[in-house]
Amino acid sequence: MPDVVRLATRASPLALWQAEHVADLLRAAHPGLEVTLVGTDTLGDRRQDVPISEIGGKGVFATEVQRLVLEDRADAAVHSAKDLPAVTGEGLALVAVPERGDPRDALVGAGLDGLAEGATVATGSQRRRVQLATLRPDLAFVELRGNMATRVGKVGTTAEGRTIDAIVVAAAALQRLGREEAIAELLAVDRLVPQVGQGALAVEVRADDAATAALLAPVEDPVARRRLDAERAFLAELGGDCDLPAGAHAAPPAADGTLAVRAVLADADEHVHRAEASGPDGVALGTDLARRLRAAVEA
Ligand SMILES: NCc1[nH]cc(CCC(=O)O)c1CC(=O)O
Repeated sequence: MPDVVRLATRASPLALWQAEHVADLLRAAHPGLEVTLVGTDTLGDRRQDVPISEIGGKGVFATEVQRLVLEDRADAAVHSAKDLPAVTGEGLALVAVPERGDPRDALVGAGLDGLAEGATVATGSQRRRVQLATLRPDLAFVELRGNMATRVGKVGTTAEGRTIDAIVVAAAALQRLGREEAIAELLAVDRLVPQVGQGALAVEVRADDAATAALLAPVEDPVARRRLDAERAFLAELGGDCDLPAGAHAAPPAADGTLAVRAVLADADEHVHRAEASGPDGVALGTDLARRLRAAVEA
């Protein structure tokens, strides 16, 4: 067994919290193990001025962290699961999904009932925008980028000539950063279907590194893994990454093991199509939901 594990992470405060969390889980599982962090400012972090879609999509957050592992400058990469493409890249293995955090989206600034007619909400996510528009067709939307602190700080400021009344971000991010008090409303997963993997972490190692994979085994939460696999099957079948106006969420399994998965996909006119399914095989459910929603969107 190795006596040191180097964890690769982005350098944002949220990413560092997540990497420290995995480091703590590893140290708890293996007393005496030395765990260090290797940080990188990814292109996605450096270019906060342009929409993510223009710099290569959500994958930009993950690629540079993965490279540290592939080049043996780190042993494992810690990611927000939702920043990963649906299919794990060549040379890497997704070996641990820790216990999941809150998958929900959160409004900061005002809750849905507190937003006046025609109020402005900032979000960089098409998934959030199209679903919020079905709940509140009167809202106006503006773009939102930047790390968590920057985003939360945009409430009350002006963008595109409008005052931002609220922003939408992942609840898990605010909770991890100790900013839970900023949450005005948590949006239930059936009203605003979360992004695939939201609130979950994912740890990758080199595909041939069985020793580090074995060290990470106790960090894995089988329930979180099962839910993530179902959601990722949806995204894999759609053939997209996090930029699609799509979301999928697998609820914690029922006592008999049945998994319930719900998903959304918007068409070119931003009409939101919804579907849900339940059964024993999460991957089959996710795949089936993607096929059904793609058929609905193309009809
Ligand atoms: N889009 C970037 C991103 N990637 C992961 C999180 C939050 C943490 C998580 O989902 O685990 C965020 C911020 C957000 O969506 O508001």
